[in-house]
Amino acid sequence: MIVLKDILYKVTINAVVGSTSVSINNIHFDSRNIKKSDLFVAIKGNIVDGHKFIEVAIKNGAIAIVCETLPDILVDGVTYVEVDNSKSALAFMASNFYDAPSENLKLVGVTGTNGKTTVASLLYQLFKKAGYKVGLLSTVKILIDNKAYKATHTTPDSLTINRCLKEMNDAGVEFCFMEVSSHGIHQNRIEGLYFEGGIFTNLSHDHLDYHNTFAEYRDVKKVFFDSLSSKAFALVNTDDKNGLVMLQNTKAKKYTYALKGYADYKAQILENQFSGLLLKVNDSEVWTRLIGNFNAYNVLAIYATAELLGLEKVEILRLISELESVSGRFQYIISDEKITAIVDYAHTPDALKNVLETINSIRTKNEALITVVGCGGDRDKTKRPKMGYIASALSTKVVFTSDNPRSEKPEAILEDIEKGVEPQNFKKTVTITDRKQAIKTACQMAQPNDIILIAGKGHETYQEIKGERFDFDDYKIVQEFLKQLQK
Ligand SMILES: CC(=O)N[C@H]1[C@@H](OP(=O)(O)OP(=O)(O)OC[C@H]2O[C@@H](n3ccc(=O)[nH]c3=O)[C@H](O)[C@@H]2O)O[C@H](CO)[C@@H](O)[C@@H]1O[C@H](C)C(=O)N[C@@H](C)C(=O)N[C@H](CCC(=O)O)C(=O)O
Ligand SMILES: Nc1ncnc2c1ncn2[C@@H]1O[C@H](COP(=O)(O)OP(=O)(O)OP(=O)(O)O)[C@@H](O)[C@H]1O
Ligand SMILES: N[C@H](CCC[C@H](N)C(=O)O)C(=O)O
Ligand SMILES: [Mg+2]
Repeated sequence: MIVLKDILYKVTINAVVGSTSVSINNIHFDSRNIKKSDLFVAIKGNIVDGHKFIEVAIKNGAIAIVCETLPDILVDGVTYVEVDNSKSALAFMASNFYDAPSENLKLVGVTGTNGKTTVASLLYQLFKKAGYKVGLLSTVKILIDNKAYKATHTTPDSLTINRCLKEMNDAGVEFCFMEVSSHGIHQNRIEGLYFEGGIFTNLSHDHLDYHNTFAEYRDVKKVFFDSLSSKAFALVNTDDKNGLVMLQNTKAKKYTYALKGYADYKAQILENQFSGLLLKVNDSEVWTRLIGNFNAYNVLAIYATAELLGLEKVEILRLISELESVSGRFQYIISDEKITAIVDYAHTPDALKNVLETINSIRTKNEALITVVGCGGDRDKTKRPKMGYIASALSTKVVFTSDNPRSEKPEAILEDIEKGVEPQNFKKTVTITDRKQAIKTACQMAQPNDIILIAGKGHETYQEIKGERFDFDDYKIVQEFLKQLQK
């Protein structure tokens, strides 16, 4: 139990009705989770207004309510706290409730359109290998040192973040790497956290359904850097034109990394093969099993971060050479017939382009590239023709198929994708709505030495159709079909 007034520290309060000396058992922002003596935070959501559930929350046992507008009828014995912004209040209260856990470890946030999971997960791996207890909050999973939890979001809600960080404190975790999504920043999920550093990977087209314009999307990302403290570091990729924009108003110590332009941390690709990359990082050579130009950026960001967090250069280089690829990120298998299948989470135009260009830079002319790709439903529709254009322009053959259609009609999503295909590429493409059939067809099309890319779902182990999640794992499915072909 904790007293209400003790968790209101840093919350901007407009009015209080009732006593702030009441004891609170737990905090929830969903009335369905409220139990006796809990605090309910009413949030104006994207779909419904949480203020509608204040009455239900009280029926379920809420002893206090934090809201932006006081209800007309106030219930005796319940304390009401009116705040400016419920989401922001929730974030501060969550941190107070769990004893400011971000201040008891070194928390580093990774933001950008692509590469967040890769960079955060590889930093987790590297620091584990260096002998530390480490935490990870990522799209793929949440790790409290060795203990794994399922992830539901890239950046969880502020209560979940602080609860996980508290568990990390209790487990003696020293470093935590977390993905910071634009939704996370915009919905105040990371407010009130103390970050030791922030990393910016890149910015390209995504989520324009949510953020309306690219400028708005960029400015939301920038808020993360604007909020860093003067003791923190801000590390940005300056080959991306928005890298320096992120640094414009930050108080943090500024560091840059780049492959092309001048920067504090520089890398050069010496060799780029299917077996990995040979890089020159500042003045030292390092070999990594990670594949593709874009991973040179990720490795460089990792190198710089590890150095900024105090690891020795020689040790960092040694550990980088031991890193293993992240689940569903350029994960590949080669069949006995020498067909290579790559499963990758490229679900944005830029990521798809990067992955296809990487494969094209490695394969020979005789090796065909067959791409299986789709786009998620209930997400940015303007991505669709762009991805259709890119897939068909950069592959030998393409099978368009469903990603997670969610509530949308799969055929309608596929029509949007097909609109981006240029006439000269029509004959390269075929559309098969059922993803399993699409993968099977790609396997049947493939000749020895060909490459199949299955893009968009990476590590995901489900497919969401009409609100229902079915078991689905691209990697397992392609592995199975390749095995069947051998028989
Ligand atoms: C669009 C979006 O981001 N929505 C998030 C948001 O939900 P919302 O605003 O829609 O909530 P709502 O349904 O309108 O409900 C409003 C409030 O009423 C409450 N409620 C509702 C019903 C009820 O009976 N009682 C009750 O109290 C809800 O708990 C909520 O507090 O706040 C919720 C709680 O934190 C999130 O779970 C939810 O994520 C949804 C599920 C989601 O799909 N989000 C995706 C888009 C997302 O966040 N993605 C990014 C990654 C993007 C990327 O970079 O690739 C991520 O960080 O994961
Ligand atoms: N630095 C990078 N630049 C561009 N593309 C990248 C980079 N790193 C990874 N990618 C591509 O983007 C895909 C997604 O990578 P990753 O999962 O690391 O990104 P993310 O930012 O975590 O994505 P999400 O927003 O879905 O969480 C990869 O599968 C790869 O195709
Ligand atoms: N974090 C991204 C992941 C997209 C992955 C793709 N498989 C899809 O379902 O659209 C999102 O929620 O938009
Ligand atoms: Mg991610």
